[in-house]
Amino acid sequence: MDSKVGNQIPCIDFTKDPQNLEEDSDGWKELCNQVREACERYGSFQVIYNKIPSSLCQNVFSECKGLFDLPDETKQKNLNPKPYFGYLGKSDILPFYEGFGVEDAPIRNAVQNFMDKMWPEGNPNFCETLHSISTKLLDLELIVLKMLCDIYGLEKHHKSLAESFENLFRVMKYKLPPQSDAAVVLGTHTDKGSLTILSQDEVQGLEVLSKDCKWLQATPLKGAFIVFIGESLKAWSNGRLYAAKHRVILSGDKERYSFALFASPKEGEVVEVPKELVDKEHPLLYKPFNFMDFLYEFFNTDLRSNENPLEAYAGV
Ligand SMILES: O=C(O)CCC(=O)C(=O)O
Ligand SMILES: [Fe+2]
Repeated sequence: MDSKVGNQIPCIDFTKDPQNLEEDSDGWKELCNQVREACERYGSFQVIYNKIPSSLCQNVFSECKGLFDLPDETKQKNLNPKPYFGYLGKSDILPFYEGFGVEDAPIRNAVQNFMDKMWPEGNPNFCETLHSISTKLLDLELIVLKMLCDIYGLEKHHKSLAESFENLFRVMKYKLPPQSDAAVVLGTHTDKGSLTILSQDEVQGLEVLSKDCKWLQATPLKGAFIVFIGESLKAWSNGRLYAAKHRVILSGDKERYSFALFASPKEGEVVEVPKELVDKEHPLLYKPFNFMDFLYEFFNTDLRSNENPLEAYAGV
């Protein structure tokens, strides 16, 4: 079944029947099939999911807006040597983008430390909201990961795979470029980590490139989150999963906000294809590689301009 409609990325409804999220129910198997098709063909999908209330997402957007108004020297306290993990703003490469990163945000202390740097006088509402959304996004991430493991008969890998990830919360703001009908405010890229779970406000702009090179829309839907497969999970799946290129274009008169939980292999973790996913029909496509080394190589060398950085870096 193809759940893609027109020029939209596929949309999968996790809320039709609460039993569908019970593993081994018929509904679970049907959802697994839909997730498989979406992730193998499009590398992304929208998921309707009601265990994260829209009111919480609204609170995240309103609590986070204050971050962007902080003085520059405060924002700089969120710098991080790991590329794209910390504050990024006023960059020549991304002039209309600003974003903050909170590593390990599902752990309360990590959010507290971030808050102490941004608001030394305290901001308990922010702390509570950010911790709450991060744990709930993590729950959704783990459901999707469980489905992907089940699909390939790798149920027993779910726990260790999940434990090999770290979870980075990011909140992003896209400013309107001056005098422009439509401008790319975040350039075409693939996510380099494992799984991304993203929430966008009501401003349209996220586009996903299909395998036949058409730009599909990810139109904001109430109660929906966007899932992206990253390059590292593509490698883990021995190329079965697809890491889709995507970008953000702004065309109206409103700035845009989004936030996401980015799961990626922890520092020191090696991405390796499980032996169950290699056979005569599926020869090994990727050598084991250290994720952080790949990330630094990507951002610090001309690997960045390679059309297929994963293949160039780790291809057999
Ligand atoms: O803001 C968005 O909608 C997309 C963000 C994104 O693709 C990223 O940060 O990797
Ligand atoms: Fe992305």
